[in-house]
Amino acid sequence: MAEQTIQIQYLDDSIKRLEYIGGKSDWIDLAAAETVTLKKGEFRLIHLGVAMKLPQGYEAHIAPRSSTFKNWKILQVNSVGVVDCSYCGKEDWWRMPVLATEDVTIEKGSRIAQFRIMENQPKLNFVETVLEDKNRGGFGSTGI
Ligand SMILES: O=c1ccn([C@H]2C[C@H](O)[C@@H](COP(=O)(O)OP(=O)(O)OP(=O)(O)O)O2)c(=O)[nH]1
Repeated sequence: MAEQTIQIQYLDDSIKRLEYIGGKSDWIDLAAAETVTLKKGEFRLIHLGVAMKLPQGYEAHIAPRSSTFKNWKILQVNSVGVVDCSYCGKEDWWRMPVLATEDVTIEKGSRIAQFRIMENQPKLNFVETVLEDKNRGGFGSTGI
């Protein structure tokens, strides 16, 4: 598969450098850039310590790691973070919006999220119409 290069800026020297690890999963882990203490029910935009210029025609998707809730009892409130390629300024730091479901301290360096880049979708043109195909049904219509 073709390789891509990403220009990346780290908050400071203490931030662990990102690493692409092929094989198991090609999603790249992201870590909290600060130690954060949250009360149950508290919201915070956790600094992830990186800003990037994505390759032209790509965006990035940020998701929690599978173990994030188990370890820290936090939920990523936007479910999936979408970083568009215009978010590339020197202060455009990546953040993870989280809600604490319990009192918790997340230590700096904790790998709480992961991301991958995705190619932008093609330009979409919307043509208004009245649909005539048979209903499929949804929301559990095929049974359990
Ligand atoms: O989990 C996320 C989601 C987004 N962003 C950054 C990158 C993205 O390009 C920017 C804006 O995100 P989005 O467009 O989804 O947010 P919005 O609520 O529509 O805000 P805006 O008016 O700034 O576009 O915020 C993050 O750092 N983390």
